[in-house]
Amino acid sequence: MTAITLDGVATATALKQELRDRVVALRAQGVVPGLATLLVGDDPGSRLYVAGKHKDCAEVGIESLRIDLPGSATSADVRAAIKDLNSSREVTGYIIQLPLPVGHNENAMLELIDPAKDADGLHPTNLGRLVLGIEGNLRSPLPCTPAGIVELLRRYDVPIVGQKVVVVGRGLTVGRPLGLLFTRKGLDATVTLTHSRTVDLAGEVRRADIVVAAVGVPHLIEADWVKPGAAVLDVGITRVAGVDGGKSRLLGDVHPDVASVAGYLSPNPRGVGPMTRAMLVSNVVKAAEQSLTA
Ligand SMILES: Nc1nc(=O)c2c([nH]1)NC[C@@H]1CN(c3ccc(C(=O)N[C@@H](CCC(=O)O)C(=O)O)cc3)C=[N+]21
Repeated sequence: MTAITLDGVATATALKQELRDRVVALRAQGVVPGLATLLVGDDPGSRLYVAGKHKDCAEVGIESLRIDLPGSATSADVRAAIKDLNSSREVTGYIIQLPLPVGHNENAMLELIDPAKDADGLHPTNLGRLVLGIEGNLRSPLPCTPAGIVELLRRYDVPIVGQKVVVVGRGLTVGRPLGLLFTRKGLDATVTLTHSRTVDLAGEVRRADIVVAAVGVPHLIEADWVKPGAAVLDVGITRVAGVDGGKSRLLGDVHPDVASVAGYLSPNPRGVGPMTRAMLVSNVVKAAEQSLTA
């Protein structure tokens, strides 16, 4: 048996097509969504991700603005850029590309984002609303990778309600908010959030109907850790430099042999990454739609 591929490229393309129609409707009402990215330093991976985000915006028909600060930028420089983005009329949503170079306090910077313009859903107010949303109906942008994972599972009709989900990794952008999302009413999964101090990680993963690996340890999840038929989502990425200046390679957190055991497998690349980008655009479009009814 070989796993059904959870194709992030095809699914993100379908999603972006739907978003494009909604942007046409918004423009007809005089609303032009605009996304900005704030990038500090010249990490090649980060530059690539930011470039991808601008390409997505162009595809969907939304304006985008790119602010790049040099690696030598001080925290005061970053704060000033955030202040400008908060007050810019053209920018309806923006993200601070993470990680920031060492020396910057990421959480302090995230707190300075206007929550109404927080396209990543990482401002404390929006993370708080993610928690409050379990009982209430508070609308807030959801963190893009968790939202993309749930959307991918839904579009392939992978059952979530009542299922055992094991999330490997408790980082701010994936693991921690994903656990909150999966336990919300409507999704109703039973979540185990594991991390580097978890005892018997293999045993935890073996119980899971859905495994999400988001740690950045190449090929951590082995085939004999996976329950036959389980859905496995490979999120972590490790960039390995090419030999003799050759092309760099991307390694996911999931061993390739898992494909012969799992029922569903999101590859990496071409799985959750493109979904993350599509959900970012979705957050910007949603925020613009809400500005009409607010
Ligand atoms: N404020 C902030 N928000 C983020 O959402 C955020 C961030 N910072 N920092 C870094 C991580 C990582 N991330 C990815 C997005 C798309 C791909 C993606 O599209 N990857 C392609 C491959 C691209 C390649 O070849 O490198 C794929 O999976 O097919 C990957 C990773 C968003 N992040």
